[in-house]
Amino acid sequence: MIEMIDVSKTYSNGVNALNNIDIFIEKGEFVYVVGPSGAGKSTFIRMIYREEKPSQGSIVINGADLTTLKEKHVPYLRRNIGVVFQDFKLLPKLSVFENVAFALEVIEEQRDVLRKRVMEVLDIVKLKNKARFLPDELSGGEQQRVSIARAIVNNPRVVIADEPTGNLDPDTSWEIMDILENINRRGTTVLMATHNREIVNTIKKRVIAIESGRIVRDEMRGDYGYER
Ligand SMILES: Nc1ncnc2c1ncn2[C@@H]1O[C@H](COP(=O)(O)OP(=O)(O)OP(=O)(O)O)[C@@H](O)[C@H]1O
Repeated sequence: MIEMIDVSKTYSNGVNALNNIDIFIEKGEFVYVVGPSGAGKSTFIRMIYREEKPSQGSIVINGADLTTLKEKHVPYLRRNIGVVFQDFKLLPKLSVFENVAFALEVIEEQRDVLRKRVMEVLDIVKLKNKARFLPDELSGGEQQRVSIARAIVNNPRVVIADEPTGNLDPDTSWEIMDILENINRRGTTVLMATHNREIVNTIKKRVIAIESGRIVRDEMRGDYGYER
């Protein structure tokens, strides 16, 4: 499902962000990516949705080899990967409904099909009643829930979240985790980079720890493992 073989990444400024990464993530897994600031977590995540290309090695996602994937096929890859960011990245002038609908790639562009699917995912994130609101009329947690709705609207096989609770208070962070777990229970693979020790130590999942661009630990039901 997600496989990296001997992957390294050196940025054009010479920074060596990842070294010789080998990883295999099965369909339906929930994986935390942890590690100190600057360890390479975001680089690892960005390579999966092809925001960055590896300098060496191969990456296979849902059967597609990203090293040989043609540019024109990147949109197909992205349709199967939903991405959630720490800072939400919503379009400020569009309503909640429109933010989600904007991401929906419908083949039959019937308005009622589109509306039904958008309302379905807004129901999953418990925001049906705020479909007409603008992002700045929502709390941080609600904005993050819109961004999760946007990430899952195309029914992706993988959801990647880079510090999804980074800007949220503890209670709201647990709500976001409930939603990500719910999405995972429906069969979607979830990969989440996080600095949230309490969440990792409470909701036990596979933990991949990265330090100085290398995987130093990969444990099922692992711990966060770093001191504050
Ligand atoms: N676009 C870029 N160009 C050059 N260097 C970069 C780029 N993005 C990240 N880096 C460098 O690569 C290294 C790994 O950064 P990365 O953002 O992957 O770490 P991280 O583990 O996600 O950190 P944090 O927890 O602070 O978000 C760092 O030294 C960083 O400065």
